[in-house]
Amino acid sequence: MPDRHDLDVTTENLDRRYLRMPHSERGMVVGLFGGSFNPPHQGHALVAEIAIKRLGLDQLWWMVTPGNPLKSRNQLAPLAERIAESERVAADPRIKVTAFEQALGVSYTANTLARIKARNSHVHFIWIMGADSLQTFHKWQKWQEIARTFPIAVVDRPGATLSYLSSKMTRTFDFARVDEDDARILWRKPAPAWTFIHGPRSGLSSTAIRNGAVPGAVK
Ligand SMILES: Nc1ncnc2c1ncn2[C@@H]1O[C@H](COP(=O)(O)OP(=O)(O)OP(=O)(O)O)[C@@H](O)[C@H]1O
Ligand SMILES: O=C(O)c1ccc[n+]([C@@H]2O[C@H](COP(=O)([O-])O)[C@@H](O)[C@H]2O)c1
Repeated sequence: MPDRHDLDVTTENLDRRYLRMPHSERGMVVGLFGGSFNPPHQGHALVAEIAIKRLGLDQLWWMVTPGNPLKSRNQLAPLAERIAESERVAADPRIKVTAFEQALGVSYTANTLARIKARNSHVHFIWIMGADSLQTFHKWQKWQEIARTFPIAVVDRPGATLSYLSSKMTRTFDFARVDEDDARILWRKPAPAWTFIHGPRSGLSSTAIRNGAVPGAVK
């Protein structure tokens, strides 16, 4: 069932292959990294690389959203542009840049995840997000259902390092925390299960790039 948030997004100039859900093989461990990527930057690439390495991912789906349901679309670049820039930033062949949420007509993550699970019953998925997203995760539609269905990996971000102490999600699912030393076996843990991964960090943000505050960044 489509949800109402994606109706006005144009797919003009968007290669059709980005509208299909990526292919994965039975038994694979696949990270799901959703974002506005408006624009994508090296901070996103760093999160993807950390996730691939620390979680032992076979693939990472870099899911360019038609539009975050909680964000205004005033400054949102066209999907085709965010996809093309994502391809430039995401160099690792295990990363699959996709916009299949647009084709499915969904933008709430709970809906996206239900569709992914229904089509890939023999694949192990992990939801990946930066530590700032953890702070507002409890505002997402059906957030508890998401946490009870998918393991979650949170990657540290400057300014949000302590989010795991204070967020509603981590307080609710305190009992389900997995030590980051065991991140590689997170996929085996029945949800709820989440881990917080520390490592190299990037202070980049799309907002700073859009505001022209990052020297050398195109925008
Ligand atoms: N520098 C970063 N370090 C860690 N995680 C990040 C970083 N930048 C973005 N993320 C994470 O990547 C995902 C997509 O983020 P998004 O596309 O909104 O980028 P952003 O830089 O936060 O954008 P904006 O400034 O427009 O809010 C989110 O889970 C976010 O937490
Ligand atoms: O489902 C929701 O209610 C929801 C609310 C806010 C954000 N999300 C998802 O979170 C991901 C990160 O969004 P963003 O804009 O912070 O890059 C992206 O996949 C969004 O669709 C999802």
